Amino acid sequence: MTPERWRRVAELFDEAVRVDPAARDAWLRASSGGDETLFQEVRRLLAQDERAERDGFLAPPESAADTATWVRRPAPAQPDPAPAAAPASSGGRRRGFTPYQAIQDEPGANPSLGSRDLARRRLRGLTTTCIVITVLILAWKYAVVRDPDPLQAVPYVMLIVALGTLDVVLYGMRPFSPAAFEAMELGMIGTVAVVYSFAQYQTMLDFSLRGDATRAQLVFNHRVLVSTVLILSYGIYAPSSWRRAASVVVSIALLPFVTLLALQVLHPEAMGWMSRLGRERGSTPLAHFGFDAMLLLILAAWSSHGAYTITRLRRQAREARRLGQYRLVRRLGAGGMGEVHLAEHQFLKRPCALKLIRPDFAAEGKALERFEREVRITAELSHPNTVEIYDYGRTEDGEYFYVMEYLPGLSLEDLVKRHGPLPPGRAVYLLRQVCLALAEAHAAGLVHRDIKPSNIFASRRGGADDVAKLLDFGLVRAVAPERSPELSEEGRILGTPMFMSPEQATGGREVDARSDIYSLGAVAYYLLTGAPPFAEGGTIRILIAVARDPVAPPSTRRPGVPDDLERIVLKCLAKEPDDRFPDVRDLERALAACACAGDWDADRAAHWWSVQEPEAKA
Ligand SMILES: Nc1ncnc2c1ncn2[C@@H]1O[C@H](COP(=O)(O)OP(=O)(O)OP(=O)(O)O)[C@@H](O)[C@H]1O
Repeated sequence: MTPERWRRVAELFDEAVRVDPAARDAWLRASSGGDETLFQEVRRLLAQDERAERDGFLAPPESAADTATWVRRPAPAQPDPAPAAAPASSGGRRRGFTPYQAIQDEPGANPSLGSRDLARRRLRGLTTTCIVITVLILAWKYAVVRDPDPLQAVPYVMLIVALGTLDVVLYGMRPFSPAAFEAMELGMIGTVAVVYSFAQYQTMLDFSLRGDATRAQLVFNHRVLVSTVLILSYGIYAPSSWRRAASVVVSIALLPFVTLLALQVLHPEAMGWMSRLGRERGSTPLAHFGFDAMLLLILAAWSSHGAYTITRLRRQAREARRLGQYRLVRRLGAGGMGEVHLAEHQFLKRPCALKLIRPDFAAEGKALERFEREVRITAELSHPNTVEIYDYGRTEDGEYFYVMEYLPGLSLEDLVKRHGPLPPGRAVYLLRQVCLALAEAHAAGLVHRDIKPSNIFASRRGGADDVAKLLDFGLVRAVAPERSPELSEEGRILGTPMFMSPEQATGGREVDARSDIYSLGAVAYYLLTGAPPFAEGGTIRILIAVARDPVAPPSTRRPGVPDDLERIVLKCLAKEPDDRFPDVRDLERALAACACAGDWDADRAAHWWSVQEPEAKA
């Protein structure tokens, strides 16, 4: 799509969200001026927008600076959370629109270390247990009790076939995402529950109609026992948070009673034996069956706690394990591609940061390619302001990892979030160092393409503080790549919209080193004002604004930004690459010439860290 056409689509989208949905199509068709493909394209985007909103895909509340790590949140009813550092005006925006968003599971909810195989094994365990129970029930019915009605076997046989098929699928080599495992697990439990309840309903009704209350009651007691086994098996085999485990096992516990209630309501004449039984024993049916229900609910609580404990212990065990020569000490954080751990080399004992690619990500060829490129290219660069790579490897479980220098300190995103916008002199001090790191990459013909505050660290290195370190070369490309590279084949947006250059946002032009200069200008803007130049709305809105809207001068967002620095930032943020600094070294020189450039130095940095962040400094 040409930039002009892209802009037209974006403009129409922008306007269409304001039009009454009932009249939207007619309005859109008229505004498309008879261009059917334009009309269809904008309709498609609107539908995605609405779907994303309905499904609850929102930007993370705490992260103004990093839209690459959007998460799925379960409560779309809440007001749209304004990013911590975003301007107050963001309150009225629509929910996040994420047509091309890299959506990841919420960190923590997603078992990420070596967990694919574990989840597979445990789900297989649960399936096999259900098959064994069902086969035993069948065998008992027809071999021991000699149940005469062969039709009653049908649901059980179908269940065995379905569970067996799932088992075969799980034995296969195909990789599944955590969401797929979750769906398979819930589907399996749901099917088992439906079949058992159906069988309970049929058999109890059959015996009740024949007036055989003793056997009807026996069927109920057996169902309670089967629920007991299922509840315990779930607790042992299904890796879960306690909330999810509780919702599943409580449902299993209540199912025999819900079925009983259904029988009572639908066939009161056949189920008269229940009240008779109560009367004979001097109690009510509720008292009679309530005790069983209470025991099952206690078991369900116990099993939920068990599921949670097993999952927690396994996670701790995994985190304490060794990866080759490295011992994982603690988790530092998680990004779009995987987790980063503080680790220690077995012999050198030096601390390092170990980045582990998420197992479900490793299943995607493109992601692995990105990971390998990140390692290779970063390792080739040797500037002191670029993070140093120590090692690269693959675990026995097939997980990829690389090891880099550990950076005590804070990312620029965290720095601004915790302490607010930086004084201009300090921003210049950090930005100049990033310019030098970028100069080396650009000279090697590489464009970083993902410059953002979370990818730059203010760190303590070699006894000095506020040493800027540039990380995450995962999106780096040689200058003058193919056009429109920003959307991957899987439809993910590559890069971070709030810090993307207009040419990256529209994908309409070749991206060169001046694209990084734009992103660095956006980082400067963020450091000085506490918010990126464009932060309102979802992804498409931001991309539209980046491509089209003029940038509000930083001093209008936060008074006190010096004129000379403001001019530099606005020049970096020019829509046309030709209007920006031609080279990152020119930018560095311009920053060095700012009046505030001498306001910050190593001594002031050391003092600041000792007072404000003594722990991070340590
Ligand atoms: N070398 C390092 N030293 C110390 N902490 C690090 C290091 N590298 C990353 N981290 C921390 O680990 C966390 C995850 O980093 P990662 O690079 O995966 O995330 P990201 O850059 O936010 O995400 P993405 O890769 O999607 O852009 C971040 O909070 C970051 O601060």
